[in-house]
Amino acid sequence: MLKLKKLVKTYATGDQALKSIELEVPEGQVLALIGPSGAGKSTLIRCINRLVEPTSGEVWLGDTELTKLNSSGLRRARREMGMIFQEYALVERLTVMENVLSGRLGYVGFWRSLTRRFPQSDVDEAFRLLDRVGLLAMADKRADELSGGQRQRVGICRALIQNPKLLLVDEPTASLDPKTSRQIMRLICELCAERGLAAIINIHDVALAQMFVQRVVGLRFGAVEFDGPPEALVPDVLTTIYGEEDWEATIKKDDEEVAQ
Ligand SMILES: Nc1ncnc2c1ncn2[C@@H]1O[C@H](COP(=O)(O)OP(=O)(O)OP(=O)(O)O)[C@@H](O)[C@H]1O
Repeated sequence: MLKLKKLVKTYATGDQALKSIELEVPEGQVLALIGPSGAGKSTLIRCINRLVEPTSGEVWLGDTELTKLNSSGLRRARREMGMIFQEYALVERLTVMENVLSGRLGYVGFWRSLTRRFPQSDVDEAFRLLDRVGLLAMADKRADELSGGQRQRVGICRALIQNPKLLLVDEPTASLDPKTSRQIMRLICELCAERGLAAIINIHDVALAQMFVQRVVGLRFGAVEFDGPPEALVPDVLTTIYGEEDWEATIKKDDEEVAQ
Protein backbone atom coordinates (compact mmCIF):
# COMPACT_ATOMS: atom_id res chain seq x y z
CA MET A 1 0.00 0.00 0.00
CA LEU A 2 2.85 2.38 0.95
CA LYS A 3 6.17 1.93 -0.82
CA LEU A 4 9.37 3.88 -0.33
CA LYS A 5 12.02 3.37 -2.98
CA LYS A 6 15.59 4.59 -2.50
CA LEU A 7 14.33 7.50 -0.44
CA VAL A 8 17.06 10.01 0.34
CA LYS A 9 16.90 13.24 2.33
CA THR A 10 19.88 15.50 2.59
CA TYR A 11 19.16 18.78 4.36
CA ALA A 12 20.62 22.05 3.11
CA THR A 13 23.04 21.87 6.04
CA GLY A 14 24.55 18.74 4.47
CA ASP A 15 23.01 16.38 7.08
CA GLN A 16 22.11 13.14 5.33
CA ALA A 17 19.02 12.25 7.36
CA LEU A 18 17.86 9.36 5.14
CA LYS A 19 20.14 7.15 3.08
CA SER A 20 18.28 5.25 0.40
CA ILE A 21 15.40 3.87 2.47
CA GLU A 22 13.49 0.92 1.04
CA LEU A 23 10.25 0.17 2.89
CA GLU A 24 6.91 -1.40 2.12
CA VAL A 25 3.89 -1.21 4.40
CA PRO A 26 0.93 -3.39 3.49
CA GLU A 27 -2.68 -2.34 4.00
CA GLY A 28 -3.75 -2.37 7.63
CA GLN A 29 -0.29 -2.87 9.10
CA VAL A 30 0.75 -0.86 12.15
CA LEU A 31 4.48 -0.33 12.26
CA ALA A 32 6.62 1.29 14.94
CA LEU A 33 9.64 3.29 13.90
CA ILE A 34 12.35 3.32 16.56
CA GLY A 35 15.93 4.52 16.70
CA PRO A 36 18.19 6.96 18.53
CA SER A 37 17.75 10.69 18.43
CA GLY A 38 18.78 12.01 15.02
CA ALA A 39 18.36 8.63 13.27
CA GLY A 40 15.89 10.16 10.81
CA LYS A 41 12.52 8.97 12.16
CA SER A 42 10.71 12.33 11.96
CA THR A 43 12.31 13.05 8.61
CA LEU A 44 11.06 9.72 7.26
CA ILE A 45 7.50 10.34 8.42
CA ARG A 46 7.51 13.85 7.01
CA CYS A 47 9.00 12.83 3.68
CA ILE A 48 6.05 10.48 3.14
CA ASN A 49 3.50 13.32 3.04
CA ARG A 50 6.14 15.74 1.77
CA LEU A 51 6.01 18.10 4.73
CA VAL A 52 9.74 17.61 4.18
CA GLU A 53 10.67 17.41 0.53
CA PRO A 54 12.72 14.26 -0.24
CA THR A 55 16.00 14.85 -2.06
CA SER A 56 15.56 11.79 -4.29
CA GLY A 57 13.73 8.49 -4.46
CA GLU A 58 10.06 7.63 -4.70
CA VAL A 59 7.09 7.49 -2.34
CA TRP A 60 4.09 5.51 -3.56
CA LEU A 61 0.68 5.41 -1.87
CA GLY A 62 -1.27 2.74 -3.73
CA ASP A 63 -0.93 3.59 -7.42
CA THR A 64 0.01 7.22 -6.83
CA GLU A 65 3.59 8.37 -6.83
CA LEU A 66 3.46 11.14 -4.25
CA THR A 67 6.93 12.37 -5.14
CA LYS A 68 5.71 13.27 -8.65
CA LEU A 69 2.63 15.27 -7.65
CA ASN A 70 2.21 19.01 -8.15
CA SER A 71 0.79 21.07 -5.30
CA SER A 72 -2.90 20.50 -6.07
CA GLY A 73 -2.31 16.77 -6.57
CA LEU A 74 -0.42 16.67 -3.32
CA ARG A 75 -3.24 18.48 -1.50
CA ARG A 76 -5.66 15.79 -2.67
CA ALA A 77 -3.28 12.95 -1.82
CA ARG A 78 -2.70 14.32 1.69
CA ARG A 79 -6.35 13.65 2.51
CA GLU A 80 -5.43 9.99 2.47
CA MET A 81 -2.71 10.45 5.09
CA GLY A 82 -3.80 11.49 8.56
CA MET A 83 -1.13 12.91 10.81
CA ILE A 84 -0.95 12.80 14.61
CA PHE A 85 1.65 14.97 16.35
CA GLN A 86 3.49 14.89 19.65
CA GLU A 87 2.30 18.35 20.61
CA TYR A 88 -1.24 17.68 19.34
CA ALA A 89 -1.24 20.81 17.11
CA LEU A 90 -4.74 21.80 18.17
CA VAL A 91 -6.14 25.31 17.80
CA GLU A 92 -6.34 26.24 21.48
CA ARG A 93 -9.17 28.78 21.28
CA LEU A 94 -11.42 26.51 19.23
CA THR A 95 -13.70 23.86 20.67
CA VAL A 96 -13.03 20.15 20.59
CA MET A 97 -15.69 19.76 17.88
CA GLU A 98 -14.19 22.56 15.76
CA ASN A 99 -10.73 21.01 16.07
CA VAL A 100 -12.03 17.63 14.97
CA LEU A 101 -13.92 19.15 12.03
CA SER A 102 -10.77 20.97 10.91
CA GLY A 103 -9.67 17.52 9.72
CA ARG A 104 -12.26 17.93 6.94
CA LEU A 105 -10.82 21.20 5.63
CA GLY A 106 -9.08 19.35 2.82
CA TYR A 107 -12.52 18.24 1.56
CA VAL A 108 -14.87 21.20 1.94
CA GLY A 109 -14.78 24.14 -0.48
CA PHE A 110 -13.05 27.43 0.20
CA TRP A 111 -16.12 29.39 1.37
CA ARG A 112 -17.34 26.61 3.58
CA SER A 113 -13.93 26.32 5.21
CA LEU A 114 -13.78 30.10 5.69
CA THR A 115 -17.09 30.16 7.53
CA ARG A 116 -16.48 26.71 9.06
CA ARG A 117 -19.89 25.49 7.88
CA PHE A 118 -19.43 21.77 7.60
CA PRO A 119 -21.96 19.33 6.12
CA GLN A 120 -24.18 17.58 8.67
CA SER A 121 -22.61 14.25 7.71
CA ASP A 122 -19.21 15.57 8.85
CA VAL A 123 -20.67 16.79 12.13
CA ASP A 124 -22.36 13.41 12.69
CA GLU A 125 -19.08 11.61 12.03
CA ALA A 126 -17.24 13.95 14.41
CA PHE A 127 -19.75 13.06 17.16
CA ARG A 128 -19.30 9.35 16.42
CA LEU A 129 -15.52 9.64 16.64
CA LEU A 130 -15.63 11.68 19.85
CA ASP A 131 -17.94 9.07 21.33
CA ARG A 132 -15.52 6.30 20.28
CA VAL A 133 -12.57 7.95 22.03
CA GLY A 134 -14.62 8.81 25.14
CA LEU A 135 -14.83 12.57 24.60
CA LEU A 136 -18.45 13.06 23.61
CA ALA A 137 -19.19 15.13 26.71
CA MET A 138 -16.26 17.43 25.86
CA ALA A 139 -17.39 18.41 22.37
CA ASP A 140 -18.06 22.04 23.32
CA LYS A 141 -15.05 22.55 25.55
CA ARG A 142 -12.17 24.68 24.36
CA ALA A 143 -9.04 22.74 23.44
CA ASP A 144 -7.01 24.63 26.03
CA GLU A 145 -9.23 23.21 28.81
CA LEU A 146 -8.16 19.62 28.10
CA SER A 147 -5.49 17.35 29.58
CA GLY A 148 -2.67 16.02 27.41
CA GLY A 149 -4.34 12.64 26.94
CA GLN A 150 -7.64 14.28 26.00
CA ARG A 151 -5.87 16.56 23.53
CA GLN A 152 -4.23 13.59 21.87
CA ARG A 153 -7.65 11.92 21.56
CA VAL A 154 -8.88 15.03 19.77
CA GLY A 155 -5.80 14.86 17.53
CA ILE A 156 -6.66 11.24 16.74
CA CYS A 157 -10.27 12.14 15.86
CA ARG A 158 -9.06 14.99 13.65
CA ALA A 159 -6.80 12.60 11.74
CA LEU A 160 -9.50 9.93 11.42
CA ILE A 161 -12.25 12.25 10.19
CA GLN A 162 -10.12 12.69 7.06
CA ASN A 163 -10.93 9.05 6.39
CA PRO A 164 -7.27 8.33 5.61
CA LYS A 165 -5.69 5.11 4.34
CA LEU A 166 -2.53 5.72 6.31
CA LEU A 167 -1.80 7.33 9.66
CA LEU A 168 1.55 9.06 10.15
CA VAL A 169 2.12 9.36 13.87
CA ASP A 170 5.02 11.36 15.24
CA GLU A 171 5.85 10.57 18.88
CA PRO A 172 2.21 10.48 20.05
CA THR A 173 3.07 9.77 23.67
CA ALA A 174 6.21 11.85 24.21
CA SER A 175 4.37 14.45 26.31
CA LEU A 176 2.23 11.99 28.27
CA ASP A 177 2.58 10.04 31.52
CA PRO A 178 3.18 6.25 31.25
CA LYS A 179 -0.42 5.18 31.85
CA THR A 180 -1.91 7.71 29.44
CA SER A 181 0.78 6.73 26.92
CA ARG A 182 -0.39 3.13 27.01
CA GLN A 183 -4.01 4.18 26.66
CA ILE A 184 -3.20 6.36 23.65
CA MET A 185 -1.09 3.67 21.94
CA ARG A 186 -3.81 1.11 22.59
CA LEU A 187 -6.46 3.45 21.20
CA ILE A 188 -4.46 4.19 18.03
CA CYS A 189 -3.82 0.49 17.41
CA GLU A 190 -7.44 -0.50 18.11
CA LEU A 191 -8.75 2.17 15.76
CA CYS A 192 -6.35 1.03 13.03
CA ALA A 193 -7.57 -2.54 13.46
CA GLU A 194 -11.23 -1.48 13.39
CA ARG A 195 -10.73 0.53 10.21
CA GLY A 196 -8.14 -1.59 8.45
CA LEU A 197 -5.84 1.41 8.60
CA ALA A 198 -2.07 1.25 8.18
CA ALA A 199 0.08 3.38 10.47
CA ILE A 200 3.69 4.34 10.97
CA ILE A 201 4.29 5.36 14.55
CA ASN A 202 7.52 7.13 15.42
CA ILE A 203 8.10 6.23 19.05
CA HIS A 204 10.98 6.47 21.51
CA ASP A 205 9.59 4.00 24.03
CA VAL A 206 10.68 0.57 22.77
CA ALA A 207 8.73 -1.38 25.40
CA LEU A 208 5.55 0.48 24.52
CA ALA A 209 6.08 -0.20 20.82
CA GLN A 210 6.61 -3.90 21.55
CA MET A 211 3.34 -4.12 23.45
CA PHE A 212 1.13 -2.95 20.64
CA VAL A 213 2.54 -3.33 17.11
CA GLN A 214 3.13 -6.24 14.74
CA ARG A 215 6.27 -4.86 13.14
CA VAL A 216 9.18 -2.71 14.27
CA VAL A 217 11.60 -0.87 11.99
CA GLY A 218 14.81 0.38 13.61
CA LEU A 219 16.64 3.29 12.03
CA ARG A 220 20.25 4.22 12.68
CA PHE A 221 22.14 6.99 10.89
CA GLY A 222 19.35 7.27 8.30
CA ALA A 223 19.34 3.60 7.33
CA VAL A 224 17.13 0.64 8.23
CA GLU A 225 19.09 -1.40 10.78
CA PHE A 226 16.28 -3.73 11.86
CA ASP A 227 12.95 -4.78 10.40
CA GLY A 228 11.04 -7.53 12.15
CA PRO A 229 8.51 -8.57 14.77
CA PRO A 230 8.69 -6.99 18.24
CA GLU A 231 9.82 -10.22 19.91
CA ALA A 232 12.98 -10.22 17.75
CA LEU A 233 14.18 -7.03 19.48
CA VAL A 234 16.66 -8.84 21.71
CA PRO A 235 19.49 -6.95 23.49
CA ASP A 236 22.00 -7.56 20.67
CA VAL A 237 19.62 -6.09 18.15
CA LEU A 238 18.96 -3.06 20.35
CA THR A 239 22.70 -2.57 20.61
CA THR A 240 23.05 -2.48 16.82
CA ILE A 241 20.28 0.15 16.67
CA TYR A 242 21.15 2.29 19.70
CA GLY A 243 24.70 1.35 20.68
CA GLU A 244 25.95 -0.31 23.89
CA GLU A 245 23.57 -0.21 26.90
CA ASP A 246 22.05 -2.54 29.49
CA TRP A 247 18.85 -3.51 27.72
CA GLU A 248 17.36 -5.91 30.22
CA ALA A 249 15.39 -3.14 31.90
CA THR A 250 14.04 -1.83 28.60
CA ILE A 251 12.79 -4.98 26.97
CA LYS A 252 9.21 -5.88 27.64
CA LYS A 253 8.69 -8.57 30.25
CA ASP A 254 5.73 -10.89 29.60
CA ASP A 255 4.10 -10.07 32.92
CA GLU A 256 4.17 -6.36 32.03
CA GLU A 257 1.55 -6.80 29.38
CA VAL A 258 -1.15 -5.29 31.52
CA ALA A 259 -4.59 -5.19 30.00
CA GLN A 260 -5.78 -2.02 31.61
N1 LIG B 1 15.31 21.12 9.30
C1 LIG B 1 16.51 20.51 9.38
N2 LIG B 1 17.60 21.09 8.86
C2 LIG B 1 18.81 20.46 8.91
N3 LIG B 1 19.00 19.25 9.47
C3 LIG B 1 17.94 18.63 10.00
C4 LIG B 1 16.64 19.22 9.98
N4 LIG B 1 15.77 18.37 10.58
C5 LIG B 1 16.51 17.30 10.96
N5 LIG B 1 17.81 17.45 10.61
C6 LIG B 1 18.91 16.50 10.83
O1 LIG B 1 18.55 15.28 10.23
C7 LIG B 1 18.89 14.17 11.05
C8 LIG B 1 17.65 13.35 11.37
O2 LIG B 1 16.78 14.13 12.18
P1 LIG B 1 15.32 13.63 12.61
O3 LIG B 1 14.68 14.73 13.38
O4 LIG B 1 14.61 13.09 11.44
O5 LIG B 1 15.70 12.43 13.59
P2 LIG B 1 14.80 11.67 14.64
O6 LIG B 1 15.21 10.24 14.58
O7 LIG B 1 13.36 11.97 14.43
O8 LIG B 1 15.30 12.31 16.01
P3 LIG B 1 14.46 12.56 17.38
O9 LIG B 1 14.13 11.20 17.90
O10 LIG B 1 15.43 13.27 18.26
O11 LIG B 1 13.26 13.36 17.05
C9 LIG B 1 19.59 14.76 12.27
O12 LIG B 1 20.97 14.72 12.04
C10 LIG B 1 19.09 16.19 12.32
O13 LIG B 1 20.04 17.04 12.87
